[in-house]
Amino acid sequence: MIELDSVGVELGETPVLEDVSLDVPEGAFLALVGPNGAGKTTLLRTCNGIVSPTAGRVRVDGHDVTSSSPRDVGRLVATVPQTTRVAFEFDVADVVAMGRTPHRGRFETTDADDRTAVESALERTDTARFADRSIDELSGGERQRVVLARALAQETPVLLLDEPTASLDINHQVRTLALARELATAGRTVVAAIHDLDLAARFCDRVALLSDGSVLADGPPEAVLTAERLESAFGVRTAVGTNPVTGTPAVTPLADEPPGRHRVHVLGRGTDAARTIGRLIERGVAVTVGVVPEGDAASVTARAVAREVVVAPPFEPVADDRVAAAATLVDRADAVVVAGPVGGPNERLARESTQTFALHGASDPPEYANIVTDAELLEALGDPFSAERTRPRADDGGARSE
Ligand SMILES: Nc1ncnc2c1ncn2[C@@H]1O[C@H](COP(=O)(O)OP(=O)(O)OP(=O)(O)O)[C@@H](O)[C@H]1O
Repeated sequence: MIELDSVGVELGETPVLEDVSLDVPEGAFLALVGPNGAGKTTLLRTCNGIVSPTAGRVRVDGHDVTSSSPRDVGRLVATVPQTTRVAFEFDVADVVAMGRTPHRGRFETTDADDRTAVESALERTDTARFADRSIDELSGGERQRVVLARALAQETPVLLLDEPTASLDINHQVRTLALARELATAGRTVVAAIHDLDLAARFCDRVALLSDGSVLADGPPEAVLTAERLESAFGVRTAVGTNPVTGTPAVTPLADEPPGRHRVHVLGRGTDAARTIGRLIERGVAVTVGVVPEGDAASVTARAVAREVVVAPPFEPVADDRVAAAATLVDRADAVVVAGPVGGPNERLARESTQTFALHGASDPPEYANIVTDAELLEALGDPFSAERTRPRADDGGARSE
């Protein structure tokens, strides 16, 4: 297990980690996520004793790594660094065998345990077929797997991985993280710095979000990877949904909203409306939505990507305040697009709007809507920077440049 207690690190007088406390027990697979420069690599280097903390304490299986010998740390912690260049031309099998060094006395030769550990590590990382080749001849991704094999051969209770999937193809990304997960399940402690948030959420049982050298959040992936936290750490808006296959969080970073952007209000519900919202977002339109029933496909999509959404409980009359909130959004929009079934107050709002469109391909568009392609819609809305907008809008209080 790893215990970090109020750890602070300064590198060249620059504070890089500040008051970091983390407990990673046996059998846990923790992902370290966060923007470039957040301190993930430094945190891993603190766990393996390469970097000494200027404050606090780091213990691995109860040992203070800062005061332990490199050989003792080598029996406790194996690391796969971000850069996997090996200084000399070695055969792959020799590189992997280097992982056994902390287990051997200075003048001891390899024994059966060493050979078994090396063979197993080569197998598990799908590198056995390179065993006799020089490490220099391998591709970046192949070399990365060899360095993982070296760490596995080390047979330590703790495994630290710095961007273990960075240069791997999708097959080996999944295999590597599944292997790390398997090792954790078998009782090892695994910590990996990972940029791919979806993979982190899929394979790790815990995520620690680092920002500016501090832990912003630490917990199960679905609790940590929220749009608010991600925006605060990475400075980018994201849509956080659920991966339909794995059921784990799926994060989509969204482009910055340019000033003067078109704004469209979507009325309707169901998958038709959800798809329309997606199409408009793809076109760079700022979308508002509602009234949509809670739990409907359109409300789920809208919550993930729309600028504002008005929801109401399903199967009951829509309350007046909900209708009024949606009417305000319609007023602020350049146009209304209807998609999917539109009835009750939504139909009233759609009919009252001076510009009501349906996108080409929508099923059963109402007769009062102009059917247009995505491109025709944008053309109809006109130049967003022009004073001659197609439709006067109520003041939206936003930072629009008109
Ligand atoms: N030797 C050093 N001297 C001074 N500052 C350093 C040193 N090494 C790293 N830093 C700084 O410490 C901060 C954290 O770096 P670190 O490599 O830990 O970040 P990271 O989260 O792993 O980033 P990335 O995602 O880009 O790999 C950065 O601002 C970096 O510039």
